[in-house]
Amino acid sequence: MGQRLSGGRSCLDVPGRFLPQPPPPPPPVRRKLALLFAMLCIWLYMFLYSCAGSCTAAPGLLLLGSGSRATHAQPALVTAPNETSPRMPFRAPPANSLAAGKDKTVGAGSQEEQSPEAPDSPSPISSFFSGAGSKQLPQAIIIGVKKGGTRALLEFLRVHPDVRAVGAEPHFFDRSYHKGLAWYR
Ligand SMILES: Nc1ncnc2c1ncn2[C@@H]1O[C@H](COP(=O)(O)OS(=O)(=O)O)[C@@H](OP(=O)(O)O)[C@H]1O
Repeated sequence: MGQRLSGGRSCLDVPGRFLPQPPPPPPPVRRKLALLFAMLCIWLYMFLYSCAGSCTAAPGLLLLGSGSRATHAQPALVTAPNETSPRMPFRAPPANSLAAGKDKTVGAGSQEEQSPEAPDSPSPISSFFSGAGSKQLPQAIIIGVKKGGTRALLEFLRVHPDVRAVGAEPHFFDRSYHKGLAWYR
């Protein structure tokens, strides 16, 4: 049967050299370059996407010169007791309570009264949200005992791109309450 098929030539039987040849497979180097380019595009897209989200949400972070992880540098600033930095001049206490501020706290400011007392120093939250119109009260507050794992909870929450957390524990309710909400913002 094979002989019959091969022996008889039909009108569709065209020699292989006249048929259009499929394009040769790309060499491995070109394939690798294409893969690299695709990965670069994906990486760039993800980077720009995450940067756009964090930068538009917290303009203050831009002033700090970094992205959403700028808060990690703040504990170093605040742990020095006599730090005279104009940004974070308050004393950093040992941790036992944390306040986590979320961005886009549009209605937060109207929920609590603002203290008539003028702030004697920039509050940690104000320093963190240094953008115009961003002096807002936090939407969430972490309260915990010493060694209760509050720092770990804060760091876990901070990973979320929509969460803006203070870098240091402000200790507003137990140590700086007398300074008023104007300091706290
Ligand atoms: N998920 C989980 N499970 C068990 N233990 C945990 C967890 N997260 C934090 N930790 C431990 O909590 C201790 C730190 O707590 P704090 O962040 O509250 O410390 S601090 O008071 O603010 O300094 C600290 O304990 P020590 O290492 O003994 O200091 C952490 O190891």
